[in-house]
Amino acid sequence: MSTTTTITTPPTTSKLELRTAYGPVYRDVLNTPPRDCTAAEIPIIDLSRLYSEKLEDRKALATDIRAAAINTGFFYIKNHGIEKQTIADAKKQLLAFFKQPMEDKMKISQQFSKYYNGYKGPRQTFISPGESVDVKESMGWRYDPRYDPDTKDLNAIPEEVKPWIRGEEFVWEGTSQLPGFKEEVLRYWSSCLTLARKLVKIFALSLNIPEDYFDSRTTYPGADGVFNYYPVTTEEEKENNSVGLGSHTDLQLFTLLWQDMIGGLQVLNKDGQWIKAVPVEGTIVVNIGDFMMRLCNDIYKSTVHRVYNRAQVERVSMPFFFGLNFNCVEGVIPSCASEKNPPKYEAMSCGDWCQLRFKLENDEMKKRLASEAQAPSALIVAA
Ligand SMILES: O=C(O)CCC(=O)C(=O)O
Ligand SMILES: [Fe+2]
Repeated sequence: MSTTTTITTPPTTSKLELRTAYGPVYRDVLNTPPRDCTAAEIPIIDLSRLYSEKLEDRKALATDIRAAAINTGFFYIKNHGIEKQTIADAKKQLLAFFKQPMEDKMKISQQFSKYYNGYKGPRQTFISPGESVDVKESMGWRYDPRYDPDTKDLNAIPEEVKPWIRGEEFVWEGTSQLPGFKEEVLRYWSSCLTLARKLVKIFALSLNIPEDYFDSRTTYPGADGVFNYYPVTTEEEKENNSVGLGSHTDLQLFTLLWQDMIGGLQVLNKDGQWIKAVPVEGTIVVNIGDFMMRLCNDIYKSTVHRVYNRAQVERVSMPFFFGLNFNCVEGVIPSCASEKNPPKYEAMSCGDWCQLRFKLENDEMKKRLASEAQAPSALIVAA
């Protein structure tokens, strides 16, 4: 009689380098191909309870959100309250914008912006140092109290907030050729803002702090709208394993990410396995950002994600990044620290935090473009 022993070798891993404001950090990633997520990894959470009068309903929702935020840091929300039509109109405007000739898109080029508003062309960003440049195009607009749906007396904006207001009008001026653009895009943005202000209360409950803890901290919040356009990947880009958007974490408290039904979003789970956040009709993806992770002393995860469009068609997404008032200096929330788990982070303003990384990404891209520009002449010298 013979016996056979099966030797199973554990899957190998690679190091993934991530760019952070404090220098590079590394994550171990399994060299196994991405697979679809399970319902336990990225759950679908019903937000109807967000609108309930009963505190216990809102607390039950907070419990579900806490579990998801601790586990993968990603979840889908359904019954979120943003009208289908509002989303459809925004998507229509997104396509109208990106389908314009390049010279029209360049009217709102980010190079005209003081604060990272406007259009960035394909292969003009480079979010992940170990991956390709980002193939996507994007256009973004930032918080402007004039468009905030919560009634505001513009004359009452506190002096310390003013330098942190990041909205710039050239984005709307340079898109005025597109009928309904400003109105429909801002309708979508304001719906996201209203939803985010409700959701942040549930996050407060989930952290065992008063439900209104973030209210005064989100009166002039980080509220960045972005449209992403991922063209069909060319054969050459496929061979080079080009990413639509490289591996990164988001910066603020959380992101409301509407994605179309094409697929391509991948999330790095706890085990270092890439999982696909498969599109679910009628839902919005929510993911935790770095600033939330800081406030929570790492209890909640700001999870690494990236996008590969390998479909035969274009893909689009509309993230909305929500954070505290940019002037708001905030350290670890006391309920998230203890003697056993002392605060890991210094207090810092959400604005400084974002600024540091935006600048870093921009500088790295400039360096890369400069070295690419030098390469041919270097070759000639060598010849
Ligand atoms: O397009 C997506 O699904 C993700 C976009 C994203 O992660 C981002 O813009 O930060
Ligand atoms: Fe992201």
